[in-house]
Amino acid sequence: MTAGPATDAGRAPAAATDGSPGANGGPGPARAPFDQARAEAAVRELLLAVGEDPDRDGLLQTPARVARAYAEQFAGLFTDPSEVLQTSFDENHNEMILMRDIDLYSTCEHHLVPFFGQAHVGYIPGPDGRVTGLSKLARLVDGYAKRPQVQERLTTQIADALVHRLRPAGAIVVIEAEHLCMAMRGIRKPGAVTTTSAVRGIFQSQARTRAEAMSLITGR
Ligand SMILES: Nc1nc2c(ncn2[C@@H]2O[C@H](COP(=O)(O)OP(=O)(O)OP(=O)(O)O)[C@@H](O)[C@H]2O)c(=O)[nH]1
Ligand SMILES: [Zn+2]
Repeated sequence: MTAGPATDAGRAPAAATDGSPGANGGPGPARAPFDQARAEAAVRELLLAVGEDPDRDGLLQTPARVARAYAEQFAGLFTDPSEVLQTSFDENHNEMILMRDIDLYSTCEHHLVPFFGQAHVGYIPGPDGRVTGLSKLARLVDGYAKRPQVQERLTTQIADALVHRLRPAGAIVVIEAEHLCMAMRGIRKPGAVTTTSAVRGIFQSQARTRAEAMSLITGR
């Protein structure tokens, strides 16, 4: 097992009291755990605010359902997703490892509607040749996606977690996503795909290595 510093690449776990960065990067106090009753009351209030009748048959269970859904969608607020990378193996592998097309569902923090798409995550192990379990790359993406997010920060947090935990020679994260806040409302541009990337280490310093990763990601 390899254990990097207990950094959450942008956010401390809920119970942190050490003055480390708070929710999603900003400084802040330790936060309370998910409050189901409060979330239910808020959803009921929201239904009233939009002119609905929360006491009609079809909506009776809605506040409880939405609260449970939010607990799931925002479960990553109460964990340090980078901890999954503590599972690592001494494979003495020094070539690129890239996982492509990891399905991604997250929640836009501006409108609280989904954005979704694919994440591509790669790294080149450091001199110690340690690699992590393949599923852990997908778990890492999931953990950070389960927070109110913007795509840029999600991308950065995944890359920084790889750097902190694995000490790789390089890391690359590319996310392609569609934002429902741009499709179902507002500017209404369904199908518009936003691509964000974060490159660290050798992927930043060597254009050829970065190009190789990008060609694997795009399949060209
Ligand atoms: N950079 C970035 N912007 C995002 C992301 N998700 C949503 N947004 C944008 O956040 C912006 C919020 O803009 P505001 O003007 O405050 O909100 P709004 O009036 O609802 O804006 P419109 O969506 O243009 O109607 C919008 O331009 C969204 O497209 C993201 O992941 N990254
Ligand atoms: Zn949005």
